[in-house]
Amino acid sequence: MDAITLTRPDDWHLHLRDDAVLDATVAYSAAQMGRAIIMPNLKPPVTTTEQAVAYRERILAALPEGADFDPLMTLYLTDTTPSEEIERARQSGVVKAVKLYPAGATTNSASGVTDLAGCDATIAALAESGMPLLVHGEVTDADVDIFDREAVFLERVLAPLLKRHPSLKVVCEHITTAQTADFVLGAGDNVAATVTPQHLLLNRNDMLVGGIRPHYYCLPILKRERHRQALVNAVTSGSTKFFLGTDSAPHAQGDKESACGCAGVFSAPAAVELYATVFEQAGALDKLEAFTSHNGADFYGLARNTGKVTLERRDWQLPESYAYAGGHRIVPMKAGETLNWKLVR
Ligand SMILES: NC(=O)N[C@@H](CC(=O)O)C(=O)O
Ligand SMILES: [Zn+2]
Ligand SMILES: [Zn+2]
Repeated sequence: MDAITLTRPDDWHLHLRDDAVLDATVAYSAAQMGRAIIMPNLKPPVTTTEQAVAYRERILAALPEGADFDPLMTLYLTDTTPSEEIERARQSGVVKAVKLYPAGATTNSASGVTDLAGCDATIAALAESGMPLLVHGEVTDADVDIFDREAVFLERVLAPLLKRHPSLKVVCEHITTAQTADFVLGAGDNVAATVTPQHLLLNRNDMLVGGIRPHYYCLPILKRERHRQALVNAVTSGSTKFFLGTDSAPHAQGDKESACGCAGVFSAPAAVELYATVFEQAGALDKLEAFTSHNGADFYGLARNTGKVTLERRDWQLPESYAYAGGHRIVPMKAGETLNWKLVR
């Protein structure tokens, strides 16, 4: 097969940031994706519908001429998000989901939730609204090892949450373990997951053997090979519960290549190509389109895109980095490496 035509994909988990980084990165996603769920972990976070509407306007203003890209907005849940905010969000037509960051779990999560049980009224309103809760599923307890934080979250937080709110729609974001893949497969139709290119292509050896590679450092952290294989099995299984969510998360090169480097992998420039590589390696290119372009829209209750994109079998090299304002640079996933598929419109 030398070309694959796909329904235009969507990215169900994307960080665009703001200001110069937004200006520098939004075009890469707009070139590949019809829509994207935009993460609200700005400084300060997007906690109200009003802020989400304003952020969406900034994204639209940063798009290149002629781009056809619909940013779907999210609210950042805090300990004090009132349940009325959920109804405002739904009525806006612009906010499509609410995001749970356990406080301290990841980049810009300091204002996140400290005790989910305290949010029960707001979560009940969310379940009622039909909008999904998007979950960064890691506990933050100091005594839980970083490699176990996702698995422990399932037991301590997610399973009890779904017991209290059995109809709540939940997307387990950027899943990294066999345990979470199994949990999602075994749960009701209201529970789904996004999977990133890095967690499908890389294991923790790729990050740590022969030198530390800060551009592979993200949260949840890369796991051992058996978990990577479980994720590949899940996305190629034909289950409709798994869909594309890059978690593309740009940080300035200097903030990654640092004594205390930031978490996040910038995969937007080659997102669909990276996923195509995964599915081809697994002998499952026939399952790619449902993952990139059908399952997410169906789960969110949105129409699938009508446009098409084509992947051509063609070697091309990713740049070492991309320049943006003020002499800063952003290093993409697989910088300088050759990919075998290229997305053309
Ligand atoms: N995934 C990451 O490692 N980083 C994300 C935050 C997140 O999605 O957890 C970021 O905003 O940089
Ligand atoms: Zn996260
Ligand atoms: Zn993310």
